[in-house]
Amino acid sequence: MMKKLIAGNWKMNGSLAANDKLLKDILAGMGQATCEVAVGVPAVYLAQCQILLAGTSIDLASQDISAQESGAYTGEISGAMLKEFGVRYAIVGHSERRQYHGETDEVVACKAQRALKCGITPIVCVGETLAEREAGKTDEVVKRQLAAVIHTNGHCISEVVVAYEPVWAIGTGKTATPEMAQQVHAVLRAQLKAASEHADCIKLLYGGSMNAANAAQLLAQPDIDGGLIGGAALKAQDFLTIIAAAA
Ligand SMILES: O=C(CO)COP(=O)(O)O
Repeated sequence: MMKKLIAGNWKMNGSLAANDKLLKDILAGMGQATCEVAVGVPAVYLAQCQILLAGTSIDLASQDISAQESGAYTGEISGAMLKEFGVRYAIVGHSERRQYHGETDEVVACKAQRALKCGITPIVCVGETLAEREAGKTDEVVKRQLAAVIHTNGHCISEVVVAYEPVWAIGTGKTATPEMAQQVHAVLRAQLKAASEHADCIKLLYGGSMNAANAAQLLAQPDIDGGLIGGAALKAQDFLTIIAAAA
């Protein structure tokens, strides 16, 4: 059976002192985790976290990656640069980037492609807004978002991780029920199956108010292969409880 992946997304949180404490507390409490674990840290802290995580079983993730290779793109960070800091995963297409930075499905697909070219596994986020869910458009929206990534990446699609993050569940305390999440994950799995014979090996994460109390039920669903965790990833004990639930 494929190992689950529990990935924290710290978003724009942390400080040198807070990161140091958080990672040391997680490492001290983790023991031999039987799932894969990663933390997505702000870019300025990659160097710090690379040192703290060296030789441990926690992988480093970036929260974004440039779609460009190099050059005159002020403020952007390339895949090659991320690689130098030991980044294994890059979160791409998070709804906050789509919403606040105007990232389109095509841009997200190009970022995923750039990550793969650099040997970084993209964690591609998809998810519907509340209005889209209420309009009965959930499947249509997530399929459109994923289709762009499949179209651009061809057979390499088997190397991505997909995260279903309903926008209305992010940071709101409103989690999708395990059944609701599973339903969308099954739709995504079917779409991936049509594109790749390796679809059963593609990790599908759930994200959106996953926490210590609800993780076990969500992670028990057949098509939920892990979690992308925001708020609860900032508290060592909560994150450790989620990691234990994924064992
Ligand atoms: O956006 C998320 C992870 O990428 C989820 O955030 P919360 O866990 O804080 O809802």
